[in-house]
Amino acid sequence: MLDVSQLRKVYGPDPNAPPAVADLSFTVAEQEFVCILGSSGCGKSTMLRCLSGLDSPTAGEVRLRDRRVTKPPEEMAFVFQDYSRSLLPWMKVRRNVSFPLRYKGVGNRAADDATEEALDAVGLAGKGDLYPWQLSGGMQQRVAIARALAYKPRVLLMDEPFASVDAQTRTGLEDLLLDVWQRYEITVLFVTHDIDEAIYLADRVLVLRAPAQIRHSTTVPLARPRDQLTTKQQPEFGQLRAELFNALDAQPAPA
Ligand SMILES: Nc1ncnc2c1ncn2[C@@H]1O[C@H](COP(=O)(O)OP(=O)(O)OP(=O)(O)O)[C@@H](O)[C@H]1O
Repeated sequence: MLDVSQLRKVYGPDPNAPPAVADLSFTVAEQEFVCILGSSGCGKSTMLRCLSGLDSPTAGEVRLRDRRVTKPPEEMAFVFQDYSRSLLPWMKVRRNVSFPLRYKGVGNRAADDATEEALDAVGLAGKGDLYPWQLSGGMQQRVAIARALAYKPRVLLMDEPFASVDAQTRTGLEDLLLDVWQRYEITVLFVTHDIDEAIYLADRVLVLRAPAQIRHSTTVPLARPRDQLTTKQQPEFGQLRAELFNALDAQPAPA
């Protein structure tokens, strides 16, 4: 459903400058959960911005359901790491979740229903009248996820969405995400620095090297539903951790 072909991104006016993304190709299937691992600065965020249509590639193309992506597609939503910058502090939680729906042209009644359903899905039913700053960091990130879900995307792009929350909140958000991914039947592309998180969530893990190119790809054979304790105790989990650690460790540090 998502086809990335020979994607290349060079920042600035000089096309011969070192690329942030170079000749990157991969595909993501309908309802697949793909995690992307890669060292800092290897071009993961640049890649996501090109995939989302927020930035344009220097060469190559991205196709979503066989249509070339040239601007943010309506069926795509994003969740970024820094919820404090993605939520609007002067809007109550309910408005924060619903305002993209108004832009999409969804009627008031349908937008209200979608907002309440999404808040409920992330365990924030009844919190709609609070402001983001009245919530904990993990709850704010759940508001950002609710906003993406209310939008009813076919594809969800996530850029280190749980990096700024504590470990316990993080595992809760991982399980929440797996639950809504299955319930809403969406396709997820999830960037993380955390090997265990990638294995726990994904159907497939891609390891990038700088400039963003696929260094390693592995399918995760672990059964679903996954469980934070038993899944991580399986021998296959440990084997995958070693395999991915080696794939990441073998990379030269970015210049
Ligand atoms: N707007 C920009 N203008 C110029 N160069 C940029 C810009 N954004 C990113 N870069 C450069 O592109 C390269 C890739 O950056 P990018 O943020 O995509 O990496 P990343 O893998 O997401 O990093 P991290 O894991 O640290 O968030 C880096 O060398 C970075 O300095």
